Amino acid sequence: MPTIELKNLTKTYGKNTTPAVNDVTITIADGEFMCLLGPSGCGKTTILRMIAGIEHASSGEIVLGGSVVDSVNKSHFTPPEQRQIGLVFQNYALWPHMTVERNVDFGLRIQKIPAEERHARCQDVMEKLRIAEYANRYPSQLSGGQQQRVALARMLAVNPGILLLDEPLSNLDATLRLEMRAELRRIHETFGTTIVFVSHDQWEAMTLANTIAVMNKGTLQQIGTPDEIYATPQNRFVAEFIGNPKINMIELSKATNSLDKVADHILARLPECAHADTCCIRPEEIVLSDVPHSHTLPMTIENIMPTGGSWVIELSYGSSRLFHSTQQRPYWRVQEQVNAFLPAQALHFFDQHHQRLIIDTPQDESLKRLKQPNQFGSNHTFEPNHPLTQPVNHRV
Ligand SMILES: Nc1ncnc2c1ncn2[C@@H]1O[C@H](COP(=O)(O)OP(=O)(O)OP(=O)(O)O)[C@@H](O)[C@H]1O
Repeated sequence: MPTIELKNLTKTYGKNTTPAVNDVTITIADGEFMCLLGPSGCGKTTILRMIAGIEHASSGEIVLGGSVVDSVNKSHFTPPEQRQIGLVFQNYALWPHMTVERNVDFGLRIQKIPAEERHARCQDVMEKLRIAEYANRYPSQLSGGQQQRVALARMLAVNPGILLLDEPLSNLDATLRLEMRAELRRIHETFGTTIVFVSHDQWEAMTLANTIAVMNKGTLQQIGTPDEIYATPQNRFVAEFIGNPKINMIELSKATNSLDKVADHILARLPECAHADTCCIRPEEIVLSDVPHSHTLPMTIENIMPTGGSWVIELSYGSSRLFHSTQQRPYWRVQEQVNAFLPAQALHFFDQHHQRLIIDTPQDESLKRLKQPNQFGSNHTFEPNHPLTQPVNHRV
């Protein structure tokens, strides 16, 4: 299977002044499942279309399996049909007048594969995608998920080295989406195809891909495993885009004489972060306790929102707001006072250009002394080997 190399890839449409894709360099390894993730209009589809050869790059280069397929400098452009790529769009457009088998067969006929081989390949791929029993049905006689599997089978039958998927699950309902995600993972394992998947849904990207490339306004923000992207966001955009509920963002630069008591607290506690512009903490990293401590903030519970197996708690301190999330049923009530602890090792810092700052904050040894009530209301002391007393692998 070919490696995909995008080198300083830029695309500006027509007379637009802002490029849709701006100087993007990504290498997608053989057999990788990569997700291009970002908000609407950030250039994800444009990248996919350039890899497929449906769009020409304005500058930069695309190399597939070591061969240049698009380069303005080298005046070279390989047409889509010679790139061995399967492309599945949101609206997967099956031929309505053809049976499932004829739809799956379609690409093989164009390639003039002999009938016997065609039939064997169709059977094989239809069985793997569990649609063989519908071989003689028409698309209108199938469910959305079954139609989507036919669209994928049609692509996989021609054995493409690369499968490009542009939000292929967005037309499906929640149950089918879940089913199809599992299906895609299975396809990836069974066929070993290099997959590039476009999504604006972080949950989908985190659960499916080996690697995520986060995009914003045509530029690549960060590339890494789902864990890396979540645990060490390289800039403020990535920190805020990934995570549900959203990361708590604390403006340190505006803290002086401000009403932001959380920012004041962090600056007083950790003077080494004075040059940081912003600081943030994931909701699940905040520790709540009944017992105050020199490093805790007295906060009021404003809201408790159940989210099905977990809870989001809105906390206030003056005009400052923080969101905490927990999988333990909270026993506090709205308007009750709690003590919030923000472990230093769970804080992320960014400079005025919104880039990650590495600040060597002292470990929160004192956390060991913090008493934390359990869900039954009795207190216990944090053990030194409790995950929250260990350094979190957040630093790059
Ligand atoms: N054919 C075109 N002509 C002019 N501008 C275009 C064209 N196609 C896309 N664009 C612009 O390029 C930018 C990137 O579009 P693109 O479709 O790649 O984004 P996207 O991240 O895939 O968005 P979405 O998630 O909404 O599909 C957008 O501002 C879009 O308006």
